[in-house]
Amino acid sequence: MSEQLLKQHRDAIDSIDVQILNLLNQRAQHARDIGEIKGGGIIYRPEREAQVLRRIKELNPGPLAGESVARLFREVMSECLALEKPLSIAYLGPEGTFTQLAALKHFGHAARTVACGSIDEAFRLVESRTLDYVVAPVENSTEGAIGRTLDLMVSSPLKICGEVVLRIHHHLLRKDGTQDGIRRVYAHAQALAQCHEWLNKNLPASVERVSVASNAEAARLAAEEPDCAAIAGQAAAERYNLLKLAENIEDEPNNTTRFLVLGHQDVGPTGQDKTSIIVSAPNRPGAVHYLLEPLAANGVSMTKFESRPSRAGLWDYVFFIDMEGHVQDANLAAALEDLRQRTAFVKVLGAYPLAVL
Ligand SMILES: O=C(O)C(=O)C[C@]1(C(=O)O)C=C[C@@H](O)C=C1
Repeated sequence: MSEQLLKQHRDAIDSIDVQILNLLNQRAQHARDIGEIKGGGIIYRPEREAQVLRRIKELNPGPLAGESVARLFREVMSECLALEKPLSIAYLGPEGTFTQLAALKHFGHAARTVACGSIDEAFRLVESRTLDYVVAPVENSTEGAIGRTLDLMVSSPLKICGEVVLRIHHHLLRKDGTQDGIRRVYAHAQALAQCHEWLNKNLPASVERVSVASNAEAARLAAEEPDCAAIAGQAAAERYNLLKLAENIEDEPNNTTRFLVLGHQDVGPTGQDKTSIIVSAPNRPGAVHYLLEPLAANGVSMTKFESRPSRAGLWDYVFFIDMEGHVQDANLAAALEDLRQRTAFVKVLGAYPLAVL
């Protein structure tokens, strides 16, 4: 190793760090000035943030990976935004859940994440403007829709202003490092379902599987009960000081959860957007086809279609539809107009940028 060469590179890094530091603070000063122009109005601008992150990925010459530079700029913007006004984000707690991870992935670490006892409570705290935004899981690639989030969106005044996509890895965790003598495994019902095959193969049938409110709650219980284990993610393992008996035990290797970010604002178009709506339909032959005709006729692509029994009538259904594009796009606006002629209930849940990170 050439000491002299090493020193040259380190000197170069020292001088670049000073430049980065100065530029970061210049950037922060602009954000602070923008905050004053906004004058107490809406600070967080999801459309602008998506554009900044996409541009950084496009301009990135390497050798750093596009994802890596986007993550760095995510944190830079998070700190800049916090200078304007720190954001508070409601999520289903306790600390260490995948939803908290999703919130931090989307808003960066300068945001204050607030653990709530239920998804309902998280929605309520944002509806009452006690907190700024809520992050809630909406679908998992293995287990499908998160019914509670969908049901809350039917009547909530909140609007979707973003989405977060998170790869989900589950681990078998315990206070001590052996698989012997486990009496019970705690996990969220979704995690139990996502690791079902693995559990059947690797744990004796006598081990009780107990579903609890969240993965982090499972980890908390396993930390208190030495003869019990938990299925949870890395963050919960760290938070509750548990050891990993087995890693990545999810049955489906591409296990992914999609979360929604909801707040009080409408979000402008970015060119790569999604629009989510709810429509009602009577349970009669051809009803779904009739509802989807306007989308096909106007060239609107559907990315999700999910049905839930309506709370209003015994055999009626509501459909959750995600479409490519923004409500302000001419073809999507025309499709919505047509749809409104065909059914009594159409609710636009929000138009928002596709997840960048
Ligand atoms: O452009 C703005 O409106 C800003 O407030 C600046 C900034 C940024 O740091 O780039 C910060 C927060 C907003 O959510 C979007 C972007």
